[in-house]
Amino acid sequence: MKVVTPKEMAVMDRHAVAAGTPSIELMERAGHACAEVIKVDLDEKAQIIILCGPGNNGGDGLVIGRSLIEDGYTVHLFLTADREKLSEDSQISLKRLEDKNIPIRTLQDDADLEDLSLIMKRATHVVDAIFGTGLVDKEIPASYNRIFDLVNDFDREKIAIDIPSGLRGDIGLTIGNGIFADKTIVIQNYKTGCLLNDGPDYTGDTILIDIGIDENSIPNEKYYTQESDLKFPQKRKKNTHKYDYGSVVVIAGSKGMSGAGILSIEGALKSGGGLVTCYVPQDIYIPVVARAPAEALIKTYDCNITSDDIKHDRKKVILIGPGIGRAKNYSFILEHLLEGSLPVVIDADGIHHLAVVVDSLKESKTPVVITPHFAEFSKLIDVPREDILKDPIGYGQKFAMEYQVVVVLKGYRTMIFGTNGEIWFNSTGNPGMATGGSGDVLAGMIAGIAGQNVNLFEAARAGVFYHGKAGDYYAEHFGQSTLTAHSIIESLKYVLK
Ligand SMILES: NC(=O)C1=CN([C@@H]2O[C@H](COP(=O)(O)OP(=O)(O)OC[C@H]3O[C@@H](n4cnc5c(N)ncnc54)[C@H](O)[C@@H]3O)[C@@H](O)[C@H]2O)[C@@H](O)CC1
Ligand SMILES: [K+]
Repeated sequence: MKVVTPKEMAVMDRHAVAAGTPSIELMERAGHACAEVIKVDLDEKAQIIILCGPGNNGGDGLVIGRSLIEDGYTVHLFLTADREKLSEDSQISLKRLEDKNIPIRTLQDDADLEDLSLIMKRATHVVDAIFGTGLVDKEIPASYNRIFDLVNDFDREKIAIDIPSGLRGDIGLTIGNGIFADKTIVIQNYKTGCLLNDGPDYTGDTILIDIGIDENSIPNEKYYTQESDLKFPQKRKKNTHKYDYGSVVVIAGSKGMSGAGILSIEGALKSGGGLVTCYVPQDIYIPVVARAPAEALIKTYDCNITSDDIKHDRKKVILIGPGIGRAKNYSFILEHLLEGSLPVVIDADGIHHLAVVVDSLKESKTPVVITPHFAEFSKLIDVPREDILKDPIGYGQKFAMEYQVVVVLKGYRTMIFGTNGEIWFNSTGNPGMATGGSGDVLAGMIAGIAGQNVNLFEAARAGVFYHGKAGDYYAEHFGQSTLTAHSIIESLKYVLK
């Protein structure tokens, strides 16, 4: 399923209209489909306030109102703009309401706002159909901000249509303040703004509705990962042995951070890696051997280790970085590994050291994936974090294509950038997973999956998905507070089958 920017959504809308579906029909479909979702939670005592803005998002709200009223629900409809300012389709929707003698008020002055706030005291639901994907990046008038504040103070169900008002549909940042919805009914496709930055905090739970718009009228570029999209796990042959499933090398750990390698080893083993060898510095060899899973081999290395040293013994993929620290210079090792022919996963402090030799990525012939969070990515590409947040898709895509490296940009909805420009938004995971060691497990999983003859891009998509799904499994059963990196490892067996 594609993820779209508001501009792309507008292109898809126009194509649907050109292909023969009038835009008012699309509005009817959107409004009725939203009403069906809303009705699921309503009982006969429900009182629903619907706030309708000047554009087609407001028009959706008007259709929702008509649908709910026809079904006998108590609805209070408000326009936030003068009738003359409504879009063409909204004017039609308004007329359809008025033809049925359904009253609708306009919020014009303080007295109207006072009325709204009184009705809110007895209402059970507020529907936000003020602004949708047509919100433009300019200051929103103060009168709107007062409405947003009233809605945010409402302590019962707040439902946004398509995207919460005030939230930018492209980058998930607000213009001034915005409406914090409990639930957002997303029309046709996820907008990038639902998934980026503050988007998930404003949208709350999301429910996608289909109004029959074809997503093939825009280029194939951004997708939302579904489990059925993944090419992993693959069915295992019967005539097989452990070297068919991995032989992963993990270069990890340093004094004070010996646990990082262990978490990566476990991530690799629990995602099906057949054999894991962990190279650690001499000074942490004993504690790592004492705590590592019995299935893993632990070796020591020096700073001259190369991909060729590792390659004999049928190794298939190298992970470097978890817990290696910044004290020693790893850039030399990284250069060696990038000159070799084994795929390389670079994580955590490995990315810090990569910054020094970043151009070796361009010369490297071997597949590489890096797994930075935003701060690490900002240092690597030398662009302030705030600038990246305003255009994470652009920066991630540019780097992945220019340096021919798969980029896993970690966040609530991690993005995986392919070297061909493709972007996959992950659909699993929860804030409880923002915990120490979670990234070490993920890096281990990506390497573990890549070792099973899965290409690095696919391994990154699958690793991120199942890492998140394992975290979601734990959170569903035990909550987010006690979730640790080990909870992810332990939950993998329930979600990766
Ligand atoms: N064919 C279509 O285009 C469809 C559109 N749909 C709905 O229409 C929405 C998009 O409709 P529109 O493009 O009309 O846009 P919106 O309804 O999101 O907003 C546009 C209106 O808001 C005003 N506005 C924009 N930015 C502002 C700002 N910063 N401060 C104050 N006012 C501002 C504009 O002047 C305009 O009146 C979608 O989110 C969706 O809900 C659906 O009905 C399905 C079909
Ligand atoms: K809205």
